[in-house]
Amino acid sequence: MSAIDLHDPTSAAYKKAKRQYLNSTRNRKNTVELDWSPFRAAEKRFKARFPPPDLSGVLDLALLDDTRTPEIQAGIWKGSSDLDFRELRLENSSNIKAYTTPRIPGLVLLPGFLSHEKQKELVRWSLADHARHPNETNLDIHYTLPDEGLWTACERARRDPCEEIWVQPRASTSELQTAAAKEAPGPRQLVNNTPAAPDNFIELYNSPKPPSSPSTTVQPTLATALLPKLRWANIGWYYHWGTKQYDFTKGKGKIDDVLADVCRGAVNVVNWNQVYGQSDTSDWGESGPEWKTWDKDYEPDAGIVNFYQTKDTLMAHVDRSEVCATSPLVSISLGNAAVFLIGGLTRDIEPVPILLRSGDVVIMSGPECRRAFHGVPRILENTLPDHLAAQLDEPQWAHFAEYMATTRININVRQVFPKGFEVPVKPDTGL
Ligand SMILES: O=C(O)CCC(=O)C(=O)O
Ligand SMILES: [Fe+2]
Repeated sequence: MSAIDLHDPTSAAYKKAKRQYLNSTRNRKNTVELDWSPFRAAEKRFKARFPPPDLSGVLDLALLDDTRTPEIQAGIWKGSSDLDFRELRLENSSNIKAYTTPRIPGLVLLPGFLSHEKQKELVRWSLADHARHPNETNLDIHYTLPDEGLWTACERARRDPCEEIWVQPRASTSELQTAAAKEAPGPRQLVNNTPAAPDNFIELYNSPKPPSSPSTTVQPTLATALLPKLRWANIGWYYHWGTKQYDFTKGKGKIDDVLADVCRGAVNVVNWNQVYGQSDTSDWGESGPEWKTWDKDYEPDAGIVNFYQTKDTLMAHVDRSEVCATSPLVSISLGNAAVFLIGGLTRDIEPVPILLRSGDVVIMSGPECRRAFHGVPRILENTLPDHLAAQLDEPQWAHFAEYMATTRININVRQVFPKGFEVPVKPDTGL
């Protein structure tokens, strides 16, 4: 059944899905919905498989760009450009456009910021170069991944099925036989954490961050069966998922130069005075904003690569583990499109839905936006643009194209420390 059928109320697929939907919701009490916060209600709306969500209230800035018409027409999902947004004037760039939306001060949208070639480069980097040792992925918690990286192992198996390998669970055989499962691999868990700040840094640094226990129920698994379960790979400073804090004792992973350049390029293309104008900046705290030096102060040092399959979602959350709250977060979308929701400081604020397509960059800056609840309730199936699909003249791309057909990659890049902040060598002895 294709997604197209589900948009046609006369099709057999639509009628069948409707029957299933009515059966499954027959006993649901209407009062359940009354308890949902506006953010939760929006998540539910966009998550729904039936009826397919209405995207007419979703901001889709690609509609303003004629060069993206084929990309939009190839997929069945389309938002609207008839919503509240403002274009920023950019000084040094001819074909890049930047937009803000008045509802979320500090949010800057750069649709189509990345060229087709750059998108491919970052897809290759995410899968082949980055999602492997020494960078942590969700799968490392439970499996001993091959040294060459899961992607390379799968690529060999794809060329020659005899080369397929089994990936072994990390828990020892005796543990596997005796213990019960504590944790399943995969989606990110919601944990309430203390917002990081320069004055509680020592406390956070010293708080215990026990390693996650490997699952004792996972079985040896074929590398190619494990690949769709890849959910995230860490960038830069190591993030500890159990406490939702960075584990500075592990040192700092390297930030890829190409990625850092893309992020700096996105931050520097924006005229920040225009974003904030004469607005009140008292909420920024001591460290910002310093308009004149903003571009020099921005230095990405951490992040995450998110890998979403079409049924995956990311629940409403706030990224507040970074000591530096004023430095912007730069978010890059690749592959299938998604509905991104961004609201305010609580879930009670109605979020703005934005359609993010491959090559779009989002900058979350300033106290209101940087600490705003946001999430991804929907990956829009069958929206892989043609330039990321298989190319006759580029056989090396075929494996990437196959994986990307059902995938969205988001590279979410942050700055943990404000410029000039000294990371103490032995924080437990005091500063
Ligand atoms: O996938 C996205 O667009 C957002 C990801 C995100 O919010 C995060 O990684 O914290
Ligand atoms: Fe986030």
